[in-house]
Amino acid sequence: MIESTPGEPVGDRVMVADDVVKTYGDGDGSVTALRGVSAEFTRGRFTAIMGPSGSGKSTFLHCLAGLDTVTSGIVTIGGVDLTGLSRTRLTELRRDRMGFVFQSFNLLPMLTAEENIRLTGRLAGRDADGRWFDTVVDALGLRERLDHRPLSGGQQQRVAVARALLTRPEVLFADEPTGNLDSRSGAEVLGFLRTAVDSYRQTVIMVTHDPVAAAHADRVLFLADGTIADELAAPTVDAVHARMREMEG
Ligand SMILES: Nc1ncnc2c1ncn2[C@@H]1O[C@H](COP(=O)(O)OP(=O)(O)OP(=O)(O)O)[C@@H](O)[C@H]1O
Repeated sequence: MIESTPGEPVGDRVMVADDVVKTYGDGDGSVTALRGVSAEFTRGRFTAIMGPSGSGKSTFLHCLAGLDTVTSGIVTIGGVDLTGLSRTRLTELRRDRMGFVFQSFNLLPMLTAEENIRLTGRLAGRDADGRWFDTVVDALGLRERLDHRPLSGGQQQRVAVARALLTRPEVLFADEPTGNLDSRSGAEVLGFLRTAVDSYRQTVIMVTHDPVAAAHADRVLFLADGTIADELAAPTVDAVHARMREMEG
């Protein structure tokens, strides 16, 4: 279902981080947020990134998404190294190959739900084909809401997910996507991400504090003090809780 692009990755590896180090500032005041993090993300897999506050989760997500520069190491998407790109190329690459869903929705309130969903594609000069638009809108239950403007938090996040999926990104990044939602709306949004992975081989990388959210993923990477301390496949809520308790020691 996902368009192939020149420079496609070898095999199913969509995104690779190799020995990523990130240090903020220099001298006495410097903070090393990532101390050599390596990870691979394969097509059609849903990865959750967890860890204590300050362990480097957001920094890692931002380095993967090219929203932050790395101090050393390599990050590739579809075989293209992000770390050597100019700012313009990076912006294009993000627009063409990545989708984003954040805690704060990032919708434009003066636009209708449909206008918001179509916005990213239009900015990229690519309007989605009608069938894919219909598939995404129906999967997210937004058909009746396309002309609406004030939407509830759960509906806004569904619009944000639809907008991110509409461009068929190689990787969809989600940063605490359910952080501002009640548990029912949160479960719905996670269910849609899961469906996108299972039905359309969407690759999802999500930062979360919530073991219930993490249990929707195929695996959890646990960060501690800027390194990957552990990994859990086929996570359940109880297993994630147990692993977090062990890590907090
Ligand atoms: N822009 C920045 N400048 C300086 N230090 C930073 C910056 N961003 C993050 N840090 C530091 O890097 C470390 C990792 O932060 P990061 O936000 O990635 O952790 P996190 O695991 O996402 O935390 P939280 O769960 O609280 O969001 C922390 O010590 C933080 O203070």
